[in-house]
Amino acid sequence: MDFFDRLKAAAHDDWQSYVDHEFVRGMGDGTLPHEAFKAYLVQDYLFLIHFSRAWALAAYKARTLQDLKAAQDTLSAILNEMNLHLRLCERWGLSAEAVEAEEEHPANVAYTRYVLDCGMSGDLLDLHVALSPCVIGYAEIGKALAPNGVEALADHPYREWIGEYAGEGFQSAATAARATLDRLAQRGVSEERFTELVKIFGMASRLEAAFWQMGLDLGAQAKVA
Ligand SMILES: Cc1ncc(C[n+]2csc(CCO)c2C)c(N)n1
Repeated sequence: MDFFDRLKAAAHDDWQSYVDHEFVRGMGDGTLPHEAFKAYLVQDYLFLIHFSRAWALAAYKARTLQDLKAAQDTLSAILNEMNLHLRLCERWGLSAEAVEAEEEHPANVAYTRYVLDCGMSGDLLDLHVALSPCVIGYAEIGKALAPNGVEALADHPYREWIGEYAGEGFQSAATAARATLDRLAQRGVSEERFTELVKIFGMASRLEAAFWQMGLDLGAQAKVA
């Protein structure tokens, strides 16, 4: 059991509310309303900008070259992910200009600023724990939604999204994030400290779940409008 598995086991319900959210299940079986996916994509682009800042903060807080490099690698992975998002947005009829002109939803602000605050008020382990549901959860979701490989998804409406997160790049980013958590935790985690970290992990997982919910809610509003 690595450190991530210990966090996940201790915050099991919060984790499940995120990785098994109705939005995720809808993506998996293709029933997710397109409007919800589009609203999610727009907000996710804005999310990635502020999430990149949190990884830049992880670089700032690093005290070893290895931790610094881990932050740098993820920062460049996010910059690649942003290209994917703009490409996906365009395919769904959303121009880069339209996406960039959009305002952050409060659920989006809550999540990214919470993670940034964990890093600013805490140490590097607090920050990496707050960052971990994002990286590791999406890899887990991607894999779960493509149980028979990406080719088997054929003309699935969310094939591109699933394929990206099920792909090698994100799977190895998740493996690296787990290794970073283990490395930092080896420096010493008392029981009291573990309890604090579980709180951060649970909150970040719930904020991920709220992000999916935001997508569903915005999608439902767009349908009515
Ligand atoms: C709300 C939300 N949560 C997680 C991700 C996934 N993600 C964001 S940054 C990153 C790490 C390096 O690429 C990963 C996997 C997302 N896109 N949107």
